[in-house]
Amino acid sequence: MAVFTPVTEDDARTLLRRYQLGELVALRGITAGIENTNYFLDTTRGAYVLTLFEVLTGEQLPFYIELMHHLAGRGVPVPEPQTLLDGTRLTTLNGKPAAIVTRLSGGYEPEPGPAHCALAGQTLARAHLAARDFPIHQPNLRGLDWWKATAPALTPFLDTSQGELLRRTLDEQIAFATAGAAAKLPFGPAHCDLFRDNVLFDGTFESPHMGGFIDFYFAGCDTWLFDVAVSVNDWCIHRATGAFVRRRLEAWLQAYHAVRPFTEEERAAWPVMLRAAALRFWISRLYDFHLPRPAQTLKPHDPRHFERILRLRTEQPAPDLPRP
Ligand SMILES: Nc1ncnc2c1ncn2[C@@H]1O[C@H](COP(=O)(O)OP(=O)(O)OP(=O)(O)O)[C@@H](O)[C@H]1O
Ligand SMILES: N[C@@H](CCO)C(=O)O
Repeated sequence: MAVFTPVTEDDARTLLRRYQLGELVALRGITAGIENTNYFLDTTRGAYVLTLFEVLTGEQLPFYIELMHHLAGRGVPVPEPQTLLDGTRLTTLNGKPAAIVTRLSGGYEPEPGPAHCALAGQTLARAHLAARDFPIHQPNLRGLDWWKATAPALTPFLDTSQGELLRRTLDEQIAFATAGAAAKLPFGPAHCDLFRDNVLFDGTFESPHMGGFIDFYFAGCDTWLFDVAVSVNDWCIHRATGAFVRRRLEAWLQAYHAVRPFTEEERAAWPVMLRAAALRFWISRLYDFHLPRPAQTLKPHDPRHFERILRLRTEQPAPDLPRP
């Protein structure tokens, strides 16, 4: 369960004195998630989520918290970080950096249909555009530099074919990043982890409403196309095989394109970017599986899922991005 650092009701009462959020009503640990400690925190003023950051540092966190603040202020549905009496939006609790954000309504959809995909795509495009003037720059900390630094530690755990796939894909990404085409792609703050479990929906299955995006703690400045590729590699696939489900993929991409049209450069980069997005999660899952951090007691995600997706994105032609 994702409570690495316990918080008592007394801790929460003391914490709430630093905010104007009323009195504690209820505090409940959240079992989902593998990165942070999360609690549902109900007060006399509203419903919130308390997060204690287990890995991210005080230097890295303002990017995520202020990005959510920026997006919420522009009407993008994301948790809104709450401001302390001292005017900041980050504090510490039990030795960990901590923040309180609004609790969004709804739940995630494990088997999304085209309507869910369209809402997710449309909202991601709105988020990209809304973040264009966000003033803080922080790279995607799980980007190419991290892949390069992490790959050598993984090779002892890979067989020959896996090692070859990792090396070949990484070489392709390094060549792409240095060739200059990457610099022409639209770029800015990106979520970088917009899997289906990070989007909440209200309404019914047939007629869903967007609740909002959560879990911005892998966000960073990156190409918007990478963000799209990460998303569709999760939203628009048959889970068992990783193959795209056409109706979902078309709904997702068309809805994004209707808000923020894809460029010619993005069309050309799409196959490489789908592989980049698969590689990113293959590497992080291999890392968590074989080299878990000491306090991590959770079942890690299956790395073979993203190995399958990467092989498919390497062997099969990529579906086209929508045209104007
Ligand atoms: N602002 C929010 N509003 C509503 N529910 C939330 C909110 N933040 C988190 N949750 C709930 O808590 C769960 C865990 O949160 P989150 O995904 O941010 O955790 P994490 O440890 O960072 O996870 P991950 O493993 O996805 O990186 C979510 O699946 C969701 O149910
Ligand atoms: N979305 C990531 C987990 C980190 O949020 C994965 O499925 O590997």
